[in-house]
Amino acid sequence: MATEGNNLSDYDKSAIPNAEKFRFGIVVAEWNDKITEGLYKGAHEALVDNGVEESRILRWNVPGSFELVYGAKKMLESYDMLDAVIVIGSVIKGETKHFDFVCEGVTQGIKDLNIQYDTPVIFCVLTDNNMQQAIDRSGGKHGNKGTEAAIAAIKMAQLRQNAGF
Ligand SMILES: Nc1c(NC[C@H](O)[C@H](O)[C@H](O)CO)[nH]c(=O)[nH]c1=O
Ligand SMILES: CC(=O)[C@@H](O)COP(=O)(O)O
Repeated sequence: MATEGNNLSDYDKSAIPNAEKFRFGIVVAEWNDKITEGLYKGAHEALVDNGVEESRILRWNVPGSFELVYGAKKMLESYDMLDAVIVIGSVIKGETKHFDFVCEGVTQGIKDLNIQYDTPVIFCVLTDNNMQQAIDRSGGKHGNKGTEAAIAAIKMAQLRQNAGF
């Protein structure tokens, strides 16, 4: 099922665990910052809407999406009380194959962190063919993937707690 026809910002608040007890980290890539700031806004607003206080949200910036892996790794090593980490990036296809390598690197790296660490790392990295697609998914006509990522982070934090971390 594609994003087309679905709104990334839609969620049923009654079906979301209360998140006030959780602590979240968010690592934000500075590349395409118009997009990544929109994604961060969506994620931050969704966390607060579900009971998370500002003081329980930690934000770090990294230069680009490829650095999200290292940034999330160092955040997990530095703060062992985080219940979930969200990584936010926007990769937009250019003239060369660099897009493919950045996307593959960050995808595999975040997957690896989810295996290596006990804290879930949520993948909020847009991989778009053009800027319009990125705009549409960071608060535009398709909603905000940052909102979707925040809801996933809350649900995974609750799953981790239920599993007895
Ligand atoms: N082209 C995009 C990049 N490229 C930069 C890399 O992410 C990385 O910072 C660089 O290769 C140095 O290691 N990053 C994005 O996030 N989005 C892009 O569209
Ligand atoms: C994802 C990228 O690194 C890409 O935007 C860089 O553009 P180009 O492939 O034209 O160098």
